[in-house]
Amino acid sequence: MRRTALTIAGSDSGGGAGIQADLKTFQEHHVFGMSALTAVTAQNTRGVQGVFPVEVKGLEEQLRSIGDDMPVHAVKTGMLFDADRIKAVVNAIHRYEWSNIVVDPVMIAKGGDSLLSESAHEFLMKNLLPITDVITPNIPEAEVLTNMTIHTLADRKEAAIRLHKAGASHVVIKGGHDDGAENVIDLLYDGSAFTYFSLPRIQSENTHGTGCTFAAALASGLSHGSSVTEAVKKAKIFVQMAIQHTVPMGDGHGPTNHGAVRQYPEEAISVTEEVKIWDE
Ligand SMILES: Nc1ncnc2c1ncn2[C@@H]1O[C@H](COP(=O)(O)OP(=O)(O)OP(=O)(O)O)[C@@H](O)[C@H]1O
Ligand SMILES: Cc1ncc(CO)c(N)n1
Repeated sequence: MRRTALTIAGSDSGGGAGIQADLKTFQEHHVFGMSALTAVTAQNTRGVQGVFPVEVKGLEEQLRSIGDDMPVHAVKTGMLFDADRIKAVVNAIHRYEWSNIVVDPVMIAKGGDSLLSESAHEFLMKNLLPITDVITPNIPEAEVLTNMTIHTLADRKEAAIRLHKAGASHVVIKGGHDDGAENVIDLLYDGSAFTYFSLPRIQSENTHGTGCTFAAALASGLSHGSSVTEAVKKAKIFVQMAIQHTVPMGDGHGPTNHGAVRQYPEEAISVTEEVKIWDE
């Protein structure tokens, strides 16, 4: 059967992040993509000009339409907007017994605009985390969710332990915000071992939507039946290639190139050889 994945996220009119990034990424992984919108954003490379939530009933109906009729092999959540919409998502996951749940706890867009109300943080921790297979916060998101500051890799390990204790089976704390570091290291914790995935940092302004792209690539891997470790590795390579071959556009943070692995297959092989992975 054709593998499928569902993104539950916001729309980015600029096409670099949100459901647009997710669907492009699913397609590149030969996964049939479906979507349930939580909100519409008016957005471009300069920032977010407006946020228009989809009414809760509208989100519930989208989830019902999909769940009643179509197979879902993986779910990726992005911008969830508030606690009411998270509740609709949690109910659907329970109702349809969906598995391979990847939660990208999107809070703030690159330009600083809020994509999740503050009052929803606790609800997410209490209700969504316990049914999450992989949560993929960036460093600021991990700080908010764990109520700690993160400077070092040891801090990141502590944050990962806290998020695992709160219920997520696997935690990936991404290193994109670890500015200045020569390599970008993503840290995976499965409750017993820490695995590090490292690739050289690419100096680029065009990193809009890297987090969405990473989580959607990871969900695609799980949809195909890969282990979490294998799916994280492939997602890291996919994003590296997407940033490397970004198509500059707009005045601000431009989008990445979701087709880069397909367009430059030989380079993808050498990036695969370049990834440094170690356990602790
Ligand atoms: N400059 C970079 N060079 C190489 N890899 C990067 C770079 N920036 C981010 N990444 C990779 O991209 C993925 C997303 O990381 P990041 O920490 O930027 O997420 P994010 O902040 O959630 O992204 P966004 O909010 O822009 O969608 C990770 O796998 C990270 O390793
Ligand atoms: C809709 C949407 N989701 C997620 C992000 C985070 O990159 C964004 N900028 N916009």
